[in-house]
Amino acid sequence: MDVAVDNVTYNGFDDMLVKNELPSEKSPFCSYLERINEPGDIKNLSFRELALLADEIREFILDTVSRTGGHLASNLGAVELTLALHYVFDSPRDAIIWDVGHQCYTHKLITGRRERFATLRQKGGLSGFPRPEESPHDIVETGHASTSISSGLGLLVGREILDIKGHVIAVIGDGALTGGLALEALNHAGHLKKNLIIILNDNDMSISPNVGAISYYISRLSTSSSYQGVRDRIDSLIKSIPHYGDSALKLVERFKAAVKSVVYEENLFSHLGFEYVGPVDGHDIERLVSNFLRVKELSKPVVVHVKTQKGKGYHHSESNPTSYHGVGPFSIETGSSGSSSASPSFTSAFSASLIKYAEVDNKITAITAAMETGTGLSSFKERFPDRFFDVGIAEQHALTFASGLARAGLKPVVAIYATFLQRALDQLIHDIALPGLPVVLAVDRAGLVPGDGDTHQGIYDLAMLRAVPSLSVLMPSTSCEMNMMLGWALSADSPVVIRYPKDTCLSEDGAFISPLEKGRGIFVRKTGSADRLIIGYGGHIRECIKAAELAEKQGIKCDVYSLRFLKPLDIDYLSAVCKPYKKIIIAEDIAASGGVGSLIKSELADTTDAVITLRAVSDEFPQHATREELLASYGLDAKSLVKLI
Ligand SMILES: Cc1ncc(C[n+]2csc(CCOP(=O)(O)OP(=O)(O)O)c2C)c(N)n1
Ligand SMILES: CC(=O)[C@@H](O)[C@H](O)COP(=O)(O)O
Ligand SMILES: [Mg+2]
Repeated sequence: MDVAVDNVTYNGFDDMLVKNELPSEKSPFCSYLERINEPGDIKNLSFRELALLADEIREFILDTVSRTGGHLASNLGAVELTLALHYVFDSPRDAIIWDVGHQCYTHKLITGRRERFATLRQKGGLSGFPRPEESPHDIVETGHASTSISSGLGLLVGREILDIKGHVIAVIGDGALTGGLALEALNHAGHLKKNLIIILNDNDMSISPNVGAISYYISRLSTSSSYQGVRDRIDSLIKSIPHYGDSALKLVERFKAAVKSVVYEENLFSHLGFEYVGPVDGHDIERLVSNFLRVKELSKPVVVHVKTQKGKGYHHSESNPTSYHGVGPFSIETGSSGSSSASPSFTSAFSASLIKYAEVDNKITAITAAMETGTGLSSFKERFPDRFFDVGIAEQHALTFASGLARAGLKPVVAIYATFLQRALDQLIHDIALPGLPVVLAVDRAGLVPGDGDTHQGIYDLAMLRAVPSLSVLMPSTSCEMNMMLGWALSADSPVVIRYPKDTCLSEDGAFISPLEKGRGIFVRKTGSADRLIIGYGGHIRECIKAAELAEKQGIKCDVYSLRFLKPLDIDYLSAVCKPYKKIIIAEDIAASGGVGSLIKSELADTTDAVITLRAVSDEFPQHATREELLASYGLDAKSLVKLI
């Protein structure tokens, strides 16, 4: 999309901001945003004032996110769309449901949360996603994609049965629309014929460029920009035909239908029973408003196709929306975060190892469900484009597709976040584990996840993985272990899961290099005379080692054992390992009821007299905070663990 760049100085970010093509009327003494405390406050503004408000909001979001981190590009693209929705509809009586919810910052700013916005994604502060606990305007808590049409349709039908008035509007991106759940919901909504209002926010992007036949179809719809204009003219022409009596009316109706079918380009949405409106310029508030006013009066389901630009208004995010989809703190001027770490992240260790194996084995294929960059698969894609598959936001399909590849004789590796794997449990059991297919799952963001909050925690997958027969589940602590485990997984003849957190690898250390033995772990700290032992695993073993070191400074010796395998577990071997110890602490960065700690504790009860303490994430949904803060809140950081020692 072409965007005009002007040189107007704008509160210090002059050449950073790409502004609306309006003469700036903003006086230094007058901020529109400061006067908006609830959505009703925007209803008296003129379209020109709304456009200026949009500029202020962009500046505000950019400034805040540069300090807090967050989902920048999607939010910059949805400013005018959000203002137009709140201008036309009466939230919360009219329910606006945000798919994924990562584009809700403007909504938060104009629904009374401007003053707390600096706390975005910080511990105790505002969530980056809609949260009904924060505001009555946040109807549904979201974070995972493709849910808005289903939850909106349910809400609409439920309200109708209970005779509760109000419109329901589902705002869904072109990426989220590729999810199977959204397509199931469209199927049902078209059938029910209720006035669900679906706003398709089409920026031609998922996190990476959107992929797939549906995405291609939607882009083709966008190019028929004269479509809406032609429709409008035909509609008024038909309306002008006079009616003469009942039989004449029927004739006119048939004539109208015939004219429509000849002149209107029918499309997928209209065939499914939706009124299709669009494409509408998603940065033109006046056009958005006039279209929203129209669809408000309809009595059938409607899709309003809105074209927006992801990252709009900031040079860096406009030219590279993928990198600015989700960001940590960064410099507005340079666009760079400047942060780097000596140790590689688990994601990059996985990515590097996978490429090494794929170089010598052309059966290795990599699959992602719209998380190419986050899972570290971009370099694999560059290197082996024919062996890389981005299937869209389609976790279920990703796993069953992988099962097909494995059945054909390939070695598929599905890289997926722990939280999104929740979607694909049945595919894992029914399509992969049951037939015993050698698919490797690289499960990233496993354990406590910073920033995103309760919707994205990777602490539930292990409970389901442990229940699946024939599956092996491993967790590396270093990049060397990652490499070893991936090699082991790729040569296995059954499914293997390798889990790892959003964290850096532990630095390489001789303790971690001994070869893998199925079901068994290793000592990563052994003093020879300790009577205390910590059992841990994965990246979290760092805290266990630190705790043991702190204890030693206080004169208490403590060994540390890393399980490596969470399934299968060689319990006899582990019992022998534990025998010499009087006090054993099991620490795991996972929901307590889903971890391996409780199993180990009960198994060891018969073979050791040691006092065994289990520390894991208690039975609640962990909120947004840094990973360090989260570990500390659940007593899983070194300082808390040393107290147990
Ligand atoms: C089930 C699920 N899979 C993956 C994601 C990660 N994810 C978050 S936003 C996003 C892209 C969504 O694209 P779109 O809906 O078009 O919104 P945009 O970012 O373009 O505004 C993805 C893949 C998710 N939140 N939920
Ligand atoms: C909204 C969403 O689901 C993703 O954008 C997620 O926030 C990505 O997380 P990472 O930043 O850890 O890749
Ligand atoms: Mg999109």
